[in-house]
Amino acid sequence: MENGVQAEPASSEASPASKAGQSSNGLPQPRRSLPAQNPLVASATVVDATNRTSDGASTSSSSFTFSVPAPVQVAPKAALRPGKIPLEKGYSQMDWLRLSRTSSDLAGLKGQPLRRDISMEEVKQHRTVDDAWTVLRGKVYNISPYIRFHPGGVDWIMKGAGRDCSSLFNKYHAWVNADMLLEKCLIGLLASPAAAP
Ligand code: HEM
Repeated sequence: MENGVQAEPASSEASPASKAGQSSNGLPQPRRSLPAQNPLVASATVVDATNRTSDGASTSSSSFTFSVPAPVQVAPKAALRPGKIPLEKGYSQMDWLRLSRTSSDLAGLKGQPLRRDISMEEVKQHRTVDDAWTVLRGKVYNISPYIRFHPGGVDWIMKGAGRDCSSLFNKYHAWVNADMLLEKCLIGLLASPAAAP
């Protein structure tokens, strides 16, 4: 090789021939002065071959070895960040507004009046996608009908299922008008602590 750079994966073992300084075709091999022990580092040896003899043997002693960091596989930052996700067809915010305008009982009240006695114990019983309640600013909602419409995705809104999501809600989007969006999902009010058993 002329003026070549030989890079090798950090974990690869030199062949027995190259360990002895000879390749299988008998030509001298570049010197490996620094064994690559750190798996995150790839090493390479550069040989200055300007002084080669006619039989290909290098008479130069000007070779050096350097190390460069091997690329580290990191998930793109955007994948770890909360953000809006593409929703399934038919689950846009417009679709939700249409559904909630035309449905009378998304909360599942079945004609019963709004409740005022809901305990946190009861809310905790409803924490699956098909049966999810949440408390937001003292109001208890059945969010199951909304989950697939949530622009932040199912996983995020499910963090609020079966519990008071007010602080999470305010952390990510205090400006969202949940009173309007979830109007038809309202079950009632959380019982005041004094009224709780
Ligand atoms: C319970 C009722 C909830 C409603 C009605 C709701 C509604 C919304 C709406 C309308 C958006 C889009 C905001 C925009 O256009 O910028 C959104 C985005 C989002 N939501 Fe919610 N959400 C709820 C609960 C939650 C909870 C409990 C969490 C977190 C645990 C959450 C996390 C997020 C995130 C991370 C986004 C993406 C924000 C972004 O665009 O960067 N949401 N939600």
